Amino acid sequence: MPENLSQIDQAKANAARKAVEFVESGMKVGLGTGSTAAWMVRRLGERIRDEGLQIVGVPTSGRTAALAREVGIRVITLDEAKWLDLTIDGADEFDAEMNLIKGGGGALLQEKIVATASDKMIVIADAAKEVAHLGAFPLPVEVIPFGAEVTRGLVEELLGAFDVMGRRTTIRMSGDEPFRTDEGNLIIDLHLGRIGNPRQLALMLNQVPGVVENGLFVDICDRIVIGHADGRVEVRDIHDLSIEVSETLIAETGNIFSNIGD
Ligand SMILES: O=C(CO)[C@H](O)[C@H](O)COP(=O)(O)O
Repeated sequence: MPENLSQIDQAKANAARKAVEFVESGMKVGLGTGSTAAWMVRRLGERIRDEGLQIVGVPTSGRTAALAREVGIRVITLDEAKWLDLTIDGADEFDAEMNLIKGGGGALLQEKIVATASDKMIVIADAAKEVAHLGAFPLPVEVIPFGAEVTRGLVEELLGAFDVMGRRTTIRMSGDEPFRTDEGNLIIDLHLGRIGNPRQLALMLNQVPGVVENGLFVDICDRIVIGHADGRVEVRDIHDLSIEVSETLIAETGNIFSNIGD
């Protein structure tokens, strides 16, 4: 690891290193996107080189695919893998119930598909990403380019019915051009400030025609590995949440897809 990293990069790298300890030979691994996920991909590369770890990886973006190949990970598509043992990915925000906002890097669609098609999702993050309520980070919503302004209007109308603090929306830009996802779609960022009910909002956003997916991950993450500025790394499991929360989660949804790959 380079020596003069900022505290935050050190925390991200430590979290990634710890999470990679949960990877075993023979696993099919979903590879997230972003700066924290890049540490994880590089660490997997080291284990392949130094320990002969044998895995295949399913990347969640073109950027991650390129890095994975560079460090020696055998890359396959999700359809070739069919189902994954584990996905490790970063997040923009997480709360005490392991709900997430993702998509700061614009890869939320592939990230949600890959994480949902995995037995387990481990999130790696620096401690600054933990929040009491999601929403300070703008919530990304991926929309198809056709009628994007109309879709945006419908999303704004929908927000009127929700317990959120702000309702401003912006189309994400890359220089002078709208940002394009790997799928050629656009991203609308929702500046909500505070999201009262992430589960409901996630479901309703996807009902708007033109919306492909939103960056709220609810009941998908199983474990969070948190890198702290003082060098500590904390591992939290969904099973360690209070009984009340665990029972609510299981009763309401569980992972309804979890048996597909069996
Ligand atoms: O969701 C993501 C990309 O779409 C990233 O995981 C998220 O933006 C966190 O990025 P970073 O690790 O660089 O802070």
